[in-house]
Amino acid sequence: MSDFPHLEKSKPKAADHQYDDDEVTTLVNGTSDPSHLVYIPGTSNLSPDNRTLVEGQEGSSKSNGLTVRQKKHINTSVQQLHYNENKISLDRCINSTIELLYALSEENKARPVFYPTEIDDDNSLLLNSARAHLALVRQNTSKFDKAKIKPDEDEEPLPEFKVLRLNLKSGHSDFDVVSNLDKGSIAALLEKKIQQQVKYLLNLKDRVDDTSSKVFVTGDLNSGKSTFCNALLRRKILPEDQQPCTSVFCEVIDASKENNSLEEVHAIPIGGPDYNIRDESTYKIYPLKDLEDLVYECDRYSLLKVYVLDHRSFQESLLHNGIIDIKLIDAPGLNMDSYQTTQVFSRQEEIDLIVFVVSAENHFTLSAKEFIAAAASEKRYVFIVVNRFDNIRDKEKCKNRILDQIKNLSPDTYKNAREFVHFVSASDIPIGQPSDDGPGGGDDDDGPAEHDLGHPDFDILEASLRKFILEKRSISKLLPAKSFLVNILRDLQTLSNLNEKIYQQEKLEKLKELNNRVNPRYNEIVSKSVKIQNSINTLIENTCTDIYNATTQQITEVVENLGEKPVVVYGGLQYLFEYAKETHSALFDVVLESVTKCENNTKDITVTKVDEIIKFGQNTLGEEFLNDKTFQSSLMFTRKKDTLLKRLDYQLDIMDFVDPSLESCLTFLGIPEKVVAGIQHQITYFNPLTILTAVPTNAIALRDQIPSQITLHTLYSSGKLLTTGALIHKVYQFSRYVTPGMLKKVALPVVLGLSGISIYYLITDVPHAVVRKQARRIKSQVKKANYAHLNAMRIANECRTVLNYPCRQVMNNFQTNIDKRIGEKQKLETSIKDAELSYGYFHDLLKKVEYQQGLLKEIDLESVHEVD
Ligand SMILES: Nc1nc2c(ncn2[C@@H]2O[C@H](COP(=O)(O)OP(=O)(O)OP(=O)(O)O)[C@@H](O)[C@H]2O)c(=O)[nH]1
Repeated sequence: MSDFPHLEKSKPKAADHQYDDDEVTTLVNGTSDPSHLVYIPGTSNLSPDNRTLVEGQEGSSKSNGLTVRQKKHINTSVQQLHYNENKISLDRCINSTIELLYALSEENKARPVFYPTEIDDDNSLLLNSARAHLALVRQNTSKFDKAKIKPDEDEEPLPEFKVLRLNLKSGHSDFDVVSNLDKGSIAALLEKKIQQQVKYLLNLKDRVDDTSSKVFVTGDLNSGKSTFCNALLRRKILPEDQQPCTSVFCEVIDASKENNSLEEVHAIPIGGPDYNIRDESTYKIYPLKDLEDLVYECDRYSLLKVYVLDHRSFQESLLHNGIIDIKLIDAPGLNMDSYQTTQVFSRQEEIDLIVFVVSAENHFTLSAKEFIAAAASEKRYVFIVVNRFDNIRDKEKCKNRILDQIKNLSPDTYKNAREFVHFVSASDIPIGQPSDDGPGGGDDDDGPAEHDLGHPDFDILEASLRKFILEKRSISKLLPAKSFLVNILRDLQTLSNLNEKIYQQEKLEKLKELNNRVNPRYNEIVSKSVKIQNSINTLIENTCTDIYNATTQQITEVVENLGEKPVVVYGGLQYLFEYAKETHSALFDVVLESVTKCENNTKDITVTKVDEIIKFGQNTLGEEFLNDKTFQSSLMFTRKKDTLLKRLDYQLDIMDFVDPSLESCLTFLGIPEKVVAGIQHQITYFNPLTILTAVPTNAIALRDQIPSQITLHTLYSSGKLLTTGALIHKVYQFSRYVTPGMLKKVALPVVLGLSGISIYYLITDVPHAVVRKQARRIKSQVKKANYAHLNAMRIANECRTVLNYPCRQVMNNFQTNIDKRIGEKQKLETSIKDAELSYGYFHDLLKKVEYQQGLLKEIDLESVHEVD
């Protein structure tokens, strides 16, 4: 586009100044040398552009080898091309931006986007401000995160959000709601905002794509509105009459666009349903020729849709211009009846321009003045066409008078009179004839050009009209779209920049946290847990082993010593049976007591060990250790425990009462117990079996044993042996005095005496015999039943079972702690992954946004491209 000759940005101030200082002279001079005006976007002004369209020459003049008409065609084409290019670029940019917003929305759902909010250190809250990045961290992150970004004094302030601005303040007060909003809530607000912007962009797209535009032609009665419309169409479509004739609004539409190229009139009845071209019940169809009559039917029809074909080129045709579907509305002349309706009609949104036709002969009527003043106050664009100028003899005087009137009615229009006020003679424009069946009246592409050469005023008017509509659409439709895109892309750029930085930083911080804090803590607790588990297991096993050994030893000892003393008081022979039973039971009790004693010992030990185990947990986990259970040792060994003894059979027989033995015999004979015990030891020592087993099995063992055998004890025992030998020798000497006769005499009394003594001995020994016998039986049964081992096992097992509880408690605490660390670790790992993904996403988004910004920058809606 830069090849085009010039882009004239007008100088409105200079132009304004010109009119202000010497309005009349300038205008009069201006009309003698008509120049083109350039509409200045954004200012609603048009300024002189003497090098454009007609060069201030007659329409047939040539410049640079081009006729004015050729230049006009080229300029029109250039403008349309430019407009179309811009429109397509904007359309694409809107589509791309919508895609970016959809993607942002998805991202925001997956991982909440950081949105900057700023909270001042005090109470004042500044949202979306330049220091937003700092606030972002303060607001959206944890204390840990907050510490990581510090305000950088030298940093460029961030641009404020324009489109993606979130209203985070509460409606009725300055109460700080941001501090109450978490990341999720802000993300939800942002999501809502994104959706709103997508909707707005879709509307913008519709507006950019919308090509419909209406030019509303109104004016005084009989001022030549219909003639003017026909002149624009170069066809006699609308009826013209010296008498006021148009009483119904006529909308002239390009039939090729909307009515399958059928030229006809759709008359919309008053009070009928809304017009729908596809629903014939909403209108009545008439041929074009009937328009002559239909325009009078103001009682029947509210609007006549007049579909016509225009076969001229798009540079020539107004209806069929290649970009915008312009519709011409011919309104009834203004009078008391039609004024209100016309006012309402002219305010329709699609009406881009009002053309007010005033008769040069009559100037402005009261209704006209009122209408123009109202339009001016509403800042609607009004072209004033002073028609029937051919009838004016003193044209300058007429112009001055009319411009004077306009100056009072609408100063803005007066200031831009070159563009907005045109003095023409519509009836001078050569036109074809109305036709029912096709393009009868229209000239072909080159036709009108030849006839049209002598009407520069009308050419200027047409060019201004077309250009104004095109530029106005650029201003009203494309410019807002561009501005919006610029803003939203800048916001997206800000957001991407910010998020890219935040997530990159967050990833690094979290990685650091994972490696420096969380992972070591996790590894430490796992290794501690293993160590503690081993320690507790060892403690339990050692304790149980000790208990087993102690219990076995104690029960064995008790059983071994069983029967050494009477356990029940002997009440005499008459209670012998009861004595035997009670002894049996008492002996059992002795054994049981030893078991109970062992159990009690075990309870005490268990209490200590439970405390030790709990301390393992407390010492390692500290406050994190939860001990919600209290150990009660009284609950140990409460189950039915010792059924073993009861299973040992007990059958009393007569032999249980007789148990003669040397020891008891000696005791019976009155030898003190200590001596008996010594004798018993001697007997046991010289027991042949004992001696035999004591003899070393081989000579070497014997030799080795000799020194150790010769002890004081041996010497002492040898002495006693000699004493016993002497005793036997005495008995042998004594036996020499015993003769058979003597034996016969003493035999019977001796036998009787000995028997009596024996019986007496046996009877007195009964209580001891019972104890000894039963003790022996119980011992043998207990040994056979492995009683000590089984009880020791039972007690140790119960201790193990009990100690396993605190062990489990400690290990559960460790597991909870490990789980907590795992959770922390996983959360951090997920955050790192998310931060990585978010960083990638925003990095990518930033690139895409910047690419779109580049494209958008190339869309130039401000410049006017024309052939010089
Ligand atoms: N001399 C001359 N006569 C014109 C011109 N324009 C229109 N007329 C005549 O003025 C008369 C009225 O023209 P119309 O176009 O019907 O006027 P109108 O404003 O549409 O009339 P209503 O809509 O009925 O108010 C017709 O006889 C036209 O021939 C012009 O520029 N010069």
